[in-house]
Amino acid sequence: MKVTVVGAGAVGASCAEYIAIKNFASEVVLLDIKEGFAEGKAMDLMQTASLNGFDTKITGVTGDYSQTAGSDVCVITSGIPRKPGMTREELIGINAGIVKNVSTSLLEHSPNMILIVVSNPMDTMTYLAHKATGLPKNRIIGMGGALDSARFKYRLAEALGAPISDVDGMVIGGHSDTGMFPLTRLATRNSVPVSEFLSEERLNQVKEDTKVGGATLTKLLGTSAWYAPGAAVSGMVQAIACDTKKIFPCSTLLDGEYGLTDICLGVPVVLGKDGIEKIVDITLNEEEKAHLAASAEGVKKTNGLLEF
Ligand SMILES: NC(=O)C1=CN([C@@H]2O[C@H](COP(=O)(O)OP(=O)(O)OC[C@H]3O[C@@H](n4cnc5c(N)ncnc54)[C@H](O)[C@@H]3O)[C@@H](O)[C@H]2O)C=CC1
Ligand SMILES: O=C([O-])CC(=O)C(=O)O
Repeated sequence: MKVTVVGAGAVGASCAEYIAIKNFASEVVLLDIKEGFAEGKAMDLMQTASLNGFDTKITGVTGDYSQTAGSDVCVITSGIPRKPGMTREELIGINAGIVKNVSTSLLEHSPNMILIVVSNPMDTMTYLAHKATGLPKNRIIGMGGALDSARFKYRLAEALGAPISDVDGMVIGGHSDTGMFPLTRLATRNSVPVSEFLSEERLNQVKEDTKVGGATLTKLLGTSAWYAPGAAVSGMVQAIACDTKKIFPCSTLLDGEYGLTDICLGVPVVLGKDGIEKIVDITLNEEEKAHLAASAEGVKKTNGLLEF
């Protein structure tokens, strides 16, 4: 399994690190436009191999897509991150051009790739990658829901006073401060609905804290997060590499599922060797349907800013 990660910045390097530590890929290529940067990150990471016990070979290249040839999975993390006070949507002006060029360059050398889009605004960048590459919809996957769900579980565990491993929950909808929708109704602590333990008010607080998870970290760090984003991507790449058929909420091109078409939005999907092997169309209540529809409206508005 050969994996290419474009963008050797905070998120890209974290992706490469977690993929290597999990030891399921033979090769990871890091590519960046900043001269020598990816080479440096790759060398630093390779010098952790004997310490962390992995055999994955990590190489770094500056802009040379021929080195990415034959990749099974490619991840796009190139682009600018937001600063405190900004929304993800404000990044579209710079990131759209980068994602368009990077996705077509990757396709030229890896025609069979499964593409994971991370750059923000992620749902719109995933839609753009579809338009730019024409790849079948199972082979373009946006990463957002896996991260948002991890943050939801963190907040749930905090509220419950429980270990995170005892908690399950999922976030669907657009990967934005207002668009994402933590499914509190379906969240559980060891199979017991969390509403058995938490008041409606506390659950609403969990939901709100989850939605601003990225903004909270951006305010603390001065730039956006990277550890949990990198871990979320590595989990998705592992599900594809190892054909696990695990369910992750991912941004995917919808064609009637959830009553939506011509939009990439976060919904549960089964990930395996073919990428998105199934979109899981779960039954939502009226309130949840209304949230998802509003979230879709927001993403469509951002998609309207794209130039093809
Ligand atoms: N979908 C998600 O859940 C998340 C998305 N993000 C997004 O990921 C992106 C990257 O974030 P960070 O790694 O923190 O930023 P960063 O600034 O640390 O790294 C970005 C890297 O991309 C490189 N780059 C820029 N243009 C390029 C090009 N055309 N080709 C190759 N490399 C290029 C830069 O040189 C830089 O090294 C941002 O857009 C951020 O908003 C970040 C966290 C989570
Ligand atoms: O908050 C950001 O801008 C980066 C991101 O998407 C996240 O960490 O969820």
